[in-house]
Amino acid sequence: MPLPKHLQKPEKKKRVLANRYRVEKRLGSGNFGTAWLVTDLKCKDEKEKLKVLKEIAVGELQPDETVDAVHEATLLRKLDHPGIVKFHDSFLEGDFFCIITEYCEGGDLDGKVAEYKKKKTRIPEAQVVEWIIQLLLAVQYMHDRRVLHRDLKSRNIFLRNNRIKIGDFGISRILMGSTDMASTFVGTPYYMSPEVLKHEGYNSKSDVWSVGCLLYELVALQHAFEGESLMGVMYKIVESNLPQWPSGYSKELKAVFVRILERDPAKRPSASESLKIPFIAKQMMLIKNTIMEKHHSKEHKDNINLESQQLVSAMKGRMHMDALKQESDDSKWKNMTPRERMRIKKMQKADEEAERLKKASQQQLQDNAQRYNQNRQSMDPYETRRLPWADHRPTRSQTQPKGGFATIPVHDRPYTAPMGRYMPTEDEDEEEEEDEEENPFGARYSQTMIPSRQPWQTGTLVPDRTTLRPASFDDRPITPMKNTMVYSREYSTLDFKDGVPDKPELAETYYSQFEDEFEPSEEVDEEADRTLVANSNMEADEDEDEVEDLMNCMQNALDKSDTVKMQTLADTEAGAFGPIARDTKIKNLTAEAIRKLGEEQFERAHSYLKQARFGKPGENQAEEKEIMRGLAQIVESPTDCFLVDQLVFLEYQASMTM
Ligand SMILES: Nc1ncnc2c1ncn2[C@@H]1O[C@H](COP(=O)(O)OP(=O)(O)OP(=O)(O)O)[C@@H](O)[C@H]1O
Repeated sequence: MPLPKHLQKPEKKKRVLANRYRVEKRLGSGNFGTAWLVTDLKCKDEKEKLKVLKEIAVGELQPDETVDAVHEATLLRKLDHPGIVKFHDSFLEGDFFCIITEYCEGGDLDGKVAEYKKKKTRIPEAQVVEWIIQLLLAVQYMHDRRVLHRDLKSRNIFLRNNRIKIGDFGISRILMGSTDMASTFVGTPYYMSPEVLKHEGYNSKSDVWSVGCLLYELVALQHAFEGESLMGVMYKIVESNLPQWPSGYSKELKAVFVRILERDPAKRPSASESLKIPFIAKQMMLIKNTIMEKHHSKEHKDNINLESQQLVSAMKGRMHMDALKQESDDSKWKNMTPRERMRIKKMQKADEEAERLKKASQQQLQDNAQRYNQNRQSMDPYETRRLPWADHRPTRSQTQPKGGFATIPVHDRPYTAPMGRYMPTEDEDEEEEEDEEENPFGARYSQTMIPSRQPWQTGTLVPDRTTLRPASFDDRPITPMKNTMVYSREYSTLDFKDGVPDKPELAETYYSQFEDEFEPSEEVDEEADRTLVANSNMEADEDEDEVEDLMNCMQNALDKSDTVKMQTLADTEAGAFGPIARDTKIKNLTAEAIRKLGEEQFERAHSYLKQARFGKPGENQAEEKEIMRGLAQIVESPTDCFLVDQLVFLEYQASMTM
């Protein structure tokens, strides 16, 4: 049982940044700061409300560097691709540079790989191929815009609706500054290309190398290059053979992997060229076609659903209006929307008109009957007695409709008569014909008065013959009444109720007659507009737009005949690992290593590795083993010193720059 309100712990007030982003929970911390899940209070679209806020301590950031970061962020906001985490906003809040990005509910690829590893199952090849294609498309997009990622790794690749999105684009770039650093060591070494490790500079092909490493990670559920230490990993990347391809994946996919992990960047394909590798291009075509088929069949289904929804809602609307009409007393009238009031008025107007028509035609019938009687009195009594239908009684009363009027043509003149009286069957017709033969007056009647059976007069519904009169009895033309409609068979009396069409679509036509008499007020117009906007918002499916974008990207990649030029100078100049990023990384690495090893062991490992590594570039494997043996003598678990190794390397790079 929940505690009474006064005993409940008061809810902690949530932090709101920039008057707009309410912090919901911490997602985790990385090299550049902390990521938070936030609610965008100003976002109207429910699906987009949740976003990610990255809080990066800027500490000693120089004023001109802050300007650079803001400028960089503005440029990054322009990157718009289904495969790239959308960059929404950036601002300074106290000592923090904050970045707002799209939220990917599927987490990162690192987590996905861990999930499969835990389940001891493989990621299906089709899924791997799909993700790699999406990844290459996104990389191609940014390379075309001369933007490098520089830190592609499974922790930076996110999943939203099971589709790949590259994240942290530019966060490293924002923090890079313009330092011309020979080495461009940014992140985890696992995805670093040989040219970067050999200090030959970072270019667009270095990002492609990282994609190759990611491909391997997806099939093998482990890094392509693993080692006991940073140097071990680096050595494998630069020197050793490619890792063993796991069984269960095609040799075509292996060929793609081998092609991408070409050590020489000049020979390595660009993202655009990778998408052209026949196996990838073929798969891309298949994926595109499948999406298109799904899309089309969904569209088809949606159309059918929409039609039935429209029908149902029209019927519901009709029922609702009927109910309102019946209960429209004063208080309810006040509570109705202007649109409802307008429709009620229209319905009442239409019903009044139907009632007027009914009365008018009844009056006319009475007049006709009167005139007929008067004429009959002046006729030969014998002939009158022989009138064929004078005493005819309907035998199929169940076929009589409830009411309504129809105008039927009699000698090209419309004649209004109550509908749905009984019509004799074929046998009865024959009987009547016999009578007619006996009686020439009856035959004359049949020729002059009874309209021949019209195509729409199927079944037994025809005007009551007893109410018709011989044209010769009264030559006054019967003028069609105003607003009287000549219905086709489709508009049968079965469709009418209380003089108003029962089918919503017929009712619409029926009411439309009175439309002119009811100019909708501005109030009503406004309401109609509001309804439209609300509907269009509901229908806007951002996800579908993304699928379509993705399809277009695939088509473009397939169509693209020119290969992307090698990006060298501009790319290398695009930025290096700047002081802010490096300092933050050093700080975070130190904290993480101390947490893992404890302060004492950390200090020992740090000074040992600094000593062992410094001044000894290009360690070979034997030396590496020696270092590890040395480490084993001073710490409990030498493999845990991997972070310290990274730290030492980073400090060394920093000292080189200075
Ligand atoms: N756009 C996002 N959508 C969903 N989760 C995210 C998003 N961005 C980051 N995260 C999650 O937040 C946590 C911290 O992410 P962050 O990018 O700050 O660090 P990292 O990726 O773990 O490390 P690094 O700094 O090396 O990139 C991670 O668990 C990550 O999966």
